[in-house]
Amino acid sequence: MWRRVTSLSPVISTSKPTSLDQAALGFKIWRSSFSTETPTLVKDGPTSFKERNLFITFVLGGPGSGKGTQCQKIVETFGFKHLSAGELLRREIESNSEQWSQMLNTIKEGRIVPSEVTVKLIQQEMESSDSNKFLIDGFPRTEENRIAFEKFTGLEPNVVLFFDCPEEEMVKRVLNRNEGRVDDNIDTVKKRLKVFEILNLPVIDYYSKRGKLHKINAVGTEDEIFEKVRPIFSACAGK
Ligand SMILES: Nc1ncnc2c1ncn2[C@@H]1O[C@H](COP(=O)(O)OP(=O)(O)O)[C@@H](O)[C@H]1O
Ligand SMILES: O=c1ccn([C@@H]2O[C@H](COP(=O)(O)OP(=O)(O)O)[C@@H](O)[C@H]2O)c(=O)[nH]1
Ligand SMILES: [Mg+2]
Repeated sequence: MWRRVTSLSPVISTSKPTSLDQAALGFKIWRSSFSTETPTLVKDGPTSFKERNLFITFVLGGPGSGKGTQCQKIVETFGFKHLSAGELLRREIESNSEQWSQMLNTIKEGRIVPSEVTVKLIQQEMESSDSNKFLIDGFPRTEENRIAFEKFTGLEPNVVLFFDCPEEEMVKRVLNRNEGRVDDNIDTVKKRLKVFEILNLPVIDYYSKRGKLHKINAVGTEDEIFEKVRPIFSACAGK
């Protein structure tokens, strides 16, 4: 629906907008001005998530387990929109948003930012994207995150990936990451691993019990690991 309205916009934008065009620009009733079919009410603002028939994948795993790396391969191969919750938060911090100092300290301590902050950022990205397939990377990190996402978006994930990696391998990768992050140091990564174990594993357990979890051994080369990821989405693509 939303795409069809915008596909009409060249017609609207080339002629001097009449009151009917104004209404169409408001995306209230648009079809009656162009065809005899019954008018379709198009809601103001983005089509609701429910009507967009989205495909949601959560990508979970400890710090350095390879979530971002594998997300890039999934994007290149299957065309998802990649939303890294951590990247969205870092972008907010760089933009000096009013909560930035609070969030910066939370991240420096390896703790989890309040759910409504993260869910709002993810929701905004989904609303403004014309993709219907999302890889939500590094979220939800807690049961509270999970519940907040479902409450605010009305959505549940179709697939949950869990990259299972030994702690010593995760520490090694994070310390070699060289992205200049405030939380990629030995003290913070130890805290993040503790947070992962206490708060994120229950989320992984929740989705495992609901048959949505794909646990992938995250040791090996990036390509070897992706070859274990590929069949998951090839199967979905066929649907
Ligand atoms: N299979 C792998 N083997 C070795 N290093 C890896 C592998 N996958 C990712 N890395 C590297 O480890 C670091 C963490 O990977 P990343 O994808 O950022 O993990 P996460 O998003 O889970 O923290 C990056 O420097 C990345 O290049
Ligand atoms: O939903 C989220 C995702 C990330 N973070 C914070 O952002 C940091 C970095 O997250 P990211 O996923 O980028 O780290 P990675 O696992 O990729 O190293 C985490 O340690 C948390 O402090 C958060 O609070 N909520
Ligand atoms: Mg990451």
